[in-house]
Amino acid sequence: MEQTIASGLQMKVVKSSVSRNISWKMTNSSAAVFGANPKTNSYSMFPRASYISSVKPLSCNNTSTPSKSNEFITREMSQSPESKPTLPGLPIDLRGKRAFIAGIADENGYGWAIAKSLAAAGAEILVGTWVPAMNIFETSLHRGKFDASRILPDGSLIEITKVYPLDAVFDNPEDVPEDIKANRRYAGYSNWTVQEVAECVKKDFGTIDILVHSLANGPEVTKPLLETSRKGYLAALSASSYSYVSLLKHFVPIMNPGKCGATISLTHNASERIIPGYGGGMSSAKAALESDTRVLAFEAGRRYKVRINTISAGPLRSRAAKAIGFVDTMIEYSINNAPLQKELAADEVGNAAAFLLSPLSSAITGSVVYVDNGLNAMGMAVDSPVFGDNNIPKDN
Ligand SMILES: NC(=O)c1ccc[n+]([C@@H]2O[C@H](COP(=O)([O-])OP(=O)(O)OC[C@H]3O[C@@H](n4cnc5c(N)ncnc54)[C@H](O)[C@@H]3O)[C@@H](O)[C@H]2O)c1
Repeated sequence: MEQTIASGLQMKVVKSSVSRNISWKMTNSSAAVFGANPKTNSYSMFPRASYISSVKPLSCNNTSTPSKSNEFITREMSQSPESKPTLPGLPIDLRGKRAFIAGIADENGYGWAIAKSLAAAGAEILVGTWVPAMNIFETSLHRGKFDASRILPDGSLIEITKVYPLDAVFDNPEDVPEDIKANRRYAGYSNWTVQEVAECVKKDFGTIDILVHSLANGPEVTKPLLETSRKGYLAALSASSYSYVSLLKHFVPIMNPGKCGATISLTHNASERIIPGYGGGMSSAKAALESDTRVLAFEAGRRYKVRINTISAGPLRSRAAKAIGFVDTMIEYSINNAPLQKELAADEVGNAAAFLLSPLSSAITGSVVYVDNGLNAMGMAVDSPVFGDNNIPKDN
C-alpha cells in the first residue's frame, strides 16, 4: 500500500500479518524533519541530516493502523549521509525577509534567541536596543563577547545588519522630558524615539517584513500590586504594553503585507493566573498586551494584512527575569510541575517565534501561543507538600 502523506512525499506501508507490526518505508527518497533530535534531545527547525530512508513506528505492537505518521517519522530519523533529498520538505524559509527586533541588550534573553532562529531561517536582522544599554551591547558585540552565542546551526555566526538606539517609552521627540534629554546615558545618541526609529529604518531599508517586541520594564516589579504606586503601575504599562501599540503604529505602515507580514510580542502567564511576586503592575501589563494582541490583530489584519500574535513563554534566566528575583525558583517549579519536565531553552521560544513569523503560520493571528512546557495547562501543583505520600500521580 502506498500513501501520499505530504506534498509529493510517498510512503510505503508494509504490514506484517504475524506481529501486526507496521513498518513505514519512504519511497522516492526522504523527508526533511522538524522537531526534536532524539540523539541530542535538542530542537531544530533545520533539515540538516534529518532524512529518512526507512521508518518504523516506535510502539505499535497492539495497533493495526498507525495514527500519527508524522510523529513516527520525527522519532525514527535515519541520519545516513548517503540519503539524498529529492524533495524540499517543509522549511521555515525567511530568506529575503527583514526583521526588526526591539529589546535585545545581551545574549541571554528571548530577543537574542528569536534573532538567532530568524537568522538561521535566512532573515536579515535589525535590532532596537534600549538607549541606556546601547553602549555596553555594541561594545560587547564588536569585541566578540557574544561570539560563542552567535553560532547558528550551520556553523556561521549571526550577523546583525544594524543596531538602532531605542526607548520604546517615548513616541516622538516632543514626549521626551528634560531630565532624560540631560541624562548622560542618552548622551551621544539621537533619533531613538519609536517614531524616529521607524523613520530611520524606512530611510535605511525601505520596508521590513517582521517585527518582534521583546521588551518589558516594571520599575516596581518586586512590589505587590497592593503596594504599587500609580506612577509605577503606569510605567509598567507604558514600557511593557503601550510600547507594542506604539511600535505597531509606526512600523506596520512600513511592513510588507501578506503571508510574511507578521509580528510577535512576549507575554507571561501572570496575565491570567495569580503569580505572587510578579508585581508592580507587570501582571496587568501582560493582560493588556494579550488583549491588545487580539484587537490589534483585527485592525492590522484588516488594514495592512499583517498578523499579530504573542508568545506566552515559560521562565528563562534573562537579565529582566533576574531583576524580579525568583526566576530560579520558577524554573524549578516548572520542572517539578509542568507536563514536560525539562528546563525551557530560549531557542525553543526562538523556533516557535520563527514559525509564527513565517508563512507556515499564515492563518494564525490574534493568538496567545504558550511555549512553556505546558505549565499553563496545569490546575494543580503536583509537588505541593500537602500531598505528602498521598496517591497523586506525578508521572507515568
Ligand atoms: N524571562 C522570562 O522568564 C520571561 C517569561 C515570559 C515572558 N518574558 C518576556 O520576554 C520579553 C523579553 O524579556 P527577557 O526576559 O528576554 O529579558 P531581557 O532583559 O533580555 O529583555 C528585556 C529587554 O527590554 C529592554 N527594555 C527595557 N525597557 C526598554 C525601553 N523603554 N525601550 C526599549 N527597550 C527596553 C531591555 O534593555 C532588555 O533588552 C519581555 O517582554 C518579558 O516580559 C520573559
